[in-house]
Amino acid sequence: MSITELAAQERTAAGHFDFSRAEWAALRQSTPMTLTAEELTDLQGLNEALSVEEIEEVYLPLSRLLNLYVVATQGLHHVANDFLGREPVKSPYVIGIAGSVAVGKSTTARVLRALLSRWENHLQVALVTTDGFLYPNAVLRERNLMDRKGFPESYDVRRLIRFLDEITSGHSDVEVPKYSHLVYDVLPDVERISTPDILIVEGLNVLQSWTGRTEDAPSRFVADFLDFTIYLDADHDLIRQWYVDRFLTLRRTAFRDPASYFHKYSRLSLREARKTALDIWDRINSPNLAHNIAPTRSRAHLVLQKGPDHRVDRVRLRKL
Ligand SMILES: Nc1ncnc2c1ncn2[C@@H]1O[C@H](COP(=O)(O)OP(=O)(O)O)[C@@H](O)[C@H]1O
Ligand SMILES: CC(C)(COP(=O)(O)O)[C@@H](O)C(=O)NCCC(=O)O
Repeated sequence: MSITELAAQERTAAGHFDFSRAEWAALRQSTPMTLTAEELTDLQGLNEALSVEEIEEVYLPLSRLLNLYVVATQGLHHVANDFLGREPVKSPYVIGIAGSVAVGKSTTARVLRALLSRWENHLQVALVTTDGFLYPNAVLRERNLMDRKGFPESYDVRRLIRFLDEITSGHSDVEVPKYSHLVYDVLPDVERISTPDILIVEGLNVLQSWTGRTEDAPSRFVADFLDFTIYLDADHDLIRQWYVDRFLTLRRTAFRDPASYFHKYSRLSLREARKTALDIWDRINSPNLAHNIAPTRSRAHLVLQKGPDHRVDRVRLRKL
């Protein structure tokens, strides 16, 4: 056995495959995909900092793997229904994306939605973010939780589980609450969706089993409804930097809107704005990452490990 083979065997021994970026990117080669240059540019439009190389080397192989899993799972449902002699009920393949605030969950979710819906089987992909299931600010204030937004106890987990139960049972017009980062609160209006082929659920808490409040404890966990889970990981100092960078961008853009909850921050000097962002990070998002989010990483089927500039440099895939 060659040294490379031995090293590869050792890396897979712990119940998962561990790929370098080059190894992961090579998985795409065996099954080439046809995306036009125009489609690639379109995808890049989702986030101008996202490189075409990143889409090709990381997200295309991932969408290929997910597409195979979706098709195989649909096949399993089909044979199970045949066995039971039941009419098939449409049920989505549910993908969960977890990770810290500012690690890139929304961007990854949007890229995957775009890629998965481009496969030749024309899958219909819906995207739901768990921030809509946060308690409204009025409730958070009453419970003294305004500085705990994103912590387990700040979410109405029962409502999230009810939503997942309905959508995976094939109900139509299922209510999805919406969160606005502009007003920093849950909106009074809801969106309604009907069973898609794939549902992507993105949020800090999708791999958590603890609600933080005994009285809110549901009898099922969010993870019970997820077919495949992805954890986005990076060095915590890098994530803090991405949080601050996003805050500084928002200070020049969205915070300028007088309707923005953070409008007052648009008038801060660069130095003051940086200080404010670091303060929010240190008081709220960093402890939440350390205590409630990072410990859920080992539950994920796939971990994307990012380095500087959001470049994925390692991929860990759990063996089936
Ligand atoms: N793959 C990527 N390449 C470049 N920039 C990215 C990438 N993913 C996220 N970002 C940037 O990082 C910041 C956080 O990303 P976002 O998707 O909003 O994170 P989250 O949903 O986890 O809070 C944003 O400024 C976003 O533009
Ligand atoms: C709404 C959130 C809990 C969830 O963030 P997401 O990762 O879904 O963008 C987070 O953006 C947040 O508001 N955290 C509280 C501290 C802060 O204002 O950053």
